[in-house]
Amino acid sequence: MNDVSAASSARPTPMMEQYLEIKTANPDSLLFYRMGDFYEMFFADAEAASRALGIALTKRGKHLGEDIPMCGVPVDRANDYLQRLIAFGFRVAVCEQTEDPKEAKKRGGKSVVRRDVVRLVTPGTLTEDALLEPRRANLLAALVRGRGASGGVRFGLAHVDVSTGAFAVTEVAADGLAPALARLEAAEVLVPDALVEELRDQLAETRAAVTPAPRELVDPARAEARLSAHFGVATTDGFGALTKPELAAAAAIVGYLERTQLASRPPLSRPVREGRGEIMEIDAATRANLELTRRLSGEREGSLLDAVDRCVTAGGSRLLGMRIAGPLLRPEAIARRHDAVAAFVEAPDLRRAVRAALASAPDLARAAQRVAFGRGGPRDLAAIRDALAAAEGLGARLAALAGAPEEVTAIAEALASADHALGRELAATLGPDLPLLKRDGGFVRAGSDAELDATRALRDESRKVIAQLQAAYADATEIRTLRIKHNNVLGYFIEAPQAHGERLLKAPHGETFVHRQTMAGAMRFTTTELGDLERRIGEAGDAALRIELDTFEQLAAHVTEGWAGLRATADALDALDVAAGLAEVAIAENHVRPHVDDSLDFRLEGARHPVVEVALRAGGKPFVPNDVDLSAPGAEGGLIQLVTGPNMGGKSTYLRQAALCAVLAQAGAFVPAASAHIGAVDRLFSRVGAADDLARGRSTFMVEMVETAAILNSAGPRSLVILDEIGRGTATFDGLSIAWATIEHLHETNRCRSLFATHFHELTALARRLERLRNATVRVAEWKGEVVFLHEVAAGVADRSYGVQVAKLAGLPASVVRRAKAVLDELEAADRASPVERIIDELPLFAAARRVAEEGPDPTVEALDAIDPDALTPREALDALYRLKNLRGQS
Ligand SMILES: Nc1ncnc2c1ncn2[C@@H]1O[C@H](COP(=O)(O)OP(=O)(O)OP(=O)(O)O)[C@@H](O)[C@H]1O
Repeated sequence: MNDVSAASSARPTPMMEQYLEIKTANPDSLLFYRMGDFYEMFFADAEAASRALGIALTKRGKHLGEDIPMCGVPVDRANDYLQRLIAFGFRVAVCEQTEDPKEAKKRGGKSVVRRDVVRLVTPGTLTEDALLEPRRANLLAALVRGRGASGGVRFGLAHVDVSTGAFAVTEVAADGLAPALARLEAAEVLVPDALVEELRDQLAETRAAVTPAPRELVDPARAEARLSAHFGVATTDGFGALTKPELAAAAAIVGYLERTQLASRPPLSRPVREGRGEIMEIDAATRANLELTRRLSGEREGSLLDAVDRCVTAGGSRLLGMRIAGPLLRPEAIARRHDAVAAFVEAPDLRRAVRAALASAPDLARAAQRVAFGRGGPRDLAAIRDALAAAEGLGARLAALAGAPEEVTAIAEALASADHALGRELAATLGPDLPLLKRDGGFVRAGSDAELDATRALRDESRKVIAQLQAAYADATEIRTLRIKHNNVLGYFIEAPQAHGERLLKAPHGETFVHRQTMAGAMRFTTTELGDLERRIGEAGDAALRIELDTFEQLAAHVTEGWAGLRATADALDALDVAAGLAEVAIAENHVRPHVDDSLDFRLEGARHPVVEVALRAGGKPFVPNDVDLSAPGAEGGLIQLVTGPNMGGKSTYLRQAALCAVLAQAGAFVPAASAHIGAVDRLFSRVGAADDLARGRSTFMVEMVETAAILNSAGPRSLVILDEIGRGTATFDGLSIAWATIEHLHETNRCRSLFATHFHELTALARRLERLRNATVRVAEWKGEVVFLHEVAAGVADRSYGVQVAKLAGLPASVVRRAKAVLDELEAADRASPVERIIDELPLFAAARRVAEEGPDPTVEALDAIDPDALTPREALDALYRLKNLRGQS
């Protein structure tokens, strides 16, 4: 902000001086500067905020001879404005008055009230419900680069949901960073200053706001001390064996929260270590293409998550979202989740009862977090009370269950050991009608505190006395319309119509009634008696509020003490909601329990697309189920299914449903199929549909090639690859050649289970050469010259694409359709002398790929790739050089 720096030589008012000083210390944030009932913004902040929020820009005083632009938002509506500013990508520093203005006055007439920034509001540090989506976790992530045990580059990646306190860390290799970030969908990522430029591409794939972190924040040397201090432990050994990059990333989060949440610290769980290699790797493009947790257009509705989310609590939906975003790999862990879902599928009464009880449990995790964070209100306490009551009932119900599976038993135990004493204390203390803010009072139940009851009686008594006084004055003055009223300026006052009021100024009333104000048509007075009464009412009211606030603090202290236990209860409620919700959707949508193991099988019978099926049903149309079998016939690798068929036949749907079934199965859900056997997929890749990325200067075809390159370079034997119409974005022969070479590479090098849809019918000839390639086609029927899509996938080859028929269906002018048909006939006649048949027989099979597959990668190149020159000491660099020379000598 230039105005601020230029201001240092000027002589601003003392208040402006204070503002400029605070603003200079927070240059990256809009400064919400508290003045009375408003947060005011000045200079460039005011201009930016007024534009973003559509609020009036005004002026206040002058600075360097120029008007100071200003705009403000009322404190009680600040959350609405904050939410919009954060969505626009701003950070906001909230600056409060830290003393009573009366104190400032005591220091002298010109003294400015002390103010300080109490909190930096950033996308990753929100806790208020008004600022958050209830059913989506709001993560702050931090990454730190380091080296793993074997010397290669590793990234420590930590993430926390400040709104619940859930804190986790993991470590990923350099090529795992982008998929890991894509999985987290963090709202904000802390990235070391020095890496922001280098990681630009990986970071661009996340939707997160990138916050550059200074070196001091990500310094591994300070990590241990910072974490130990935060958690009040002597060493972090108790957190499990965290690696250096993991420690550094976790410490960066803690350090950042200390910097941004100045007035209070959010409680955090100890960082849980997410097992490396335990989560299916899915890159950002694949997530977006498959619309796992949101549509390409951004909304949740219409995504896979939305289709299977029958959770009745926000916490359950958040957990399900994380599970869909990060499916598991280990069959035993997956089976545990399936067992829990199965338990609720098999017990409909229990499922209904559990879901009904959960529906009355509010968002325990977020409410407890706000209270422990010092940002809670009476309604948060009530949420904790209600959630604990639900937990108690559910715990008892589940404990009575005989032969429950492991996950359900663990949930039952967690619920049984919930803090029921706290629940009862809250129930006994909180009243029925709760204000949003504790300062409004009235939330402590009558009868729970004798002193409070007595003080309230006094206050209410005084109110009765006011009514009596009004009657007495009306009698004495014979003014029937005399009233005792109250406003914030005068406090209590007596009001009489103008005509009668004049009488009160004179004897005999003039002695009693002291004139205060003359209004249009009315006069206002006070009396000594009324003044005394007012003081008594005020004192009783203040005293009652003080007692209520003390009670609140006491309850909040109990919540803080029991925070870890409340989190465990919340986790159990979430897991229960997910299991019962998935059972509900399994019954309603006819999903089946999949069998997931360590094989390389992939066999779905009667599989459906969970989103398209629901959409078709809404239009009264049935979905045609199809089988998929990509199981590896031997140790050589998985099958490639090459799907041809007409436009609109259902190829994309078929490809996607296979991928979605794998995601659902490994996330722990049942799948939309008649039966499913899936050898755990470790990486899922899809290149589906076309989208250009003009913001990053990539054309549609370029995006397609970049994504295909990523797949061919990284898919391994356990991967599942979905490729839809590769090569369609360029000239026919270029496209066909690329698709051809891609299939050969998948077959010979990646050897993974793959589905490949194409309109290049020439490719089907490859089945003669590639033993693990199978042709399949989506069937159509022709009826009275019209094409009828059967949506059935069967072994075989499509003879044509019916593109012209689909164009006709789409309403292309008849003349264009006729002409297209004529051109097509010509082209097809010319194509009969197609060179493809000859190529199939004569072109040597993808020789390079085969060699690499047989020999394995070059060890020298691998060793070279593992070296990170910036992270080596001179001594290590020399050693590395010798190692490379050695390897070269061996090869
Ligand atoms: N199994 C099915 N059962 C019923 N309807 C289906 C099925 N599969 C697809 N459809 C319907 O057909 C439409 C087109 O499907 P899809 O986009 O998968 O076709 P496509 O073969 O990939 O087409 P194109 O080659 O033009 O991209 C879908 O929107 C859906 O309404």
